[in-house]
Amino acid sequence: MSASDLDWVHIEGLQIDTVIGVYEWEQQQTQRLLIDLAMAWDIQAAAQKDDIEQALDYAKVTEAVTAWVQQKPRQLIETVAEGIAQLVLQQFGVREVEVKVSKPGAVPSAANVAVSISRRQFDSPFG
Ligand SMILES: Nc1nc2c(c(=O)[nH]1)N=C([C@H](O)[C@@H](O)CO)CN2
Repeated sequence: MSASDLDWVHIEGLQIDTVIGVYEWEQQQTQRLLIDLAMAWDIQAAAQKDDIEQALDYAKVTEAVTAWVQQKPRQLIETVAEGIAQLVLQQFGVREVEVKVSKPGAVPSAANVAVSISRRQFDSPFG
């Protein structure tokens, strides 16, 4: 299947409150992150059988991503984006994932700041 043939399952605007930031004061409180995910998944079997077991269950992905993000304090939204991508690829067998992590409160003069990444099975952050 080529990239243009892929189906996608989306989770958009997922709100997660967690300890995130490089400054000391940011390690003393939670801040809100917004997560957007697009996950490549062939939806035909699920659609034909109308069967959740064949589907990529976005509720289960949401639960796992939220638990991972809140597991411990982190400094960079880059770390959060990479961790979510690897979780989705490895735990759910997704072949390709796009992750955007927004930290809308971080820069008062900006509407939003974010990082976005695209990862596939067998991509590694360590090369
Ligand atoms: N590329 C990044 N730049 C910055 C980050 C980050 O996570 N990635 N974080 C900060 C601070 O934590 C900031 O959010 C505090 O307002 C600064 N730059």
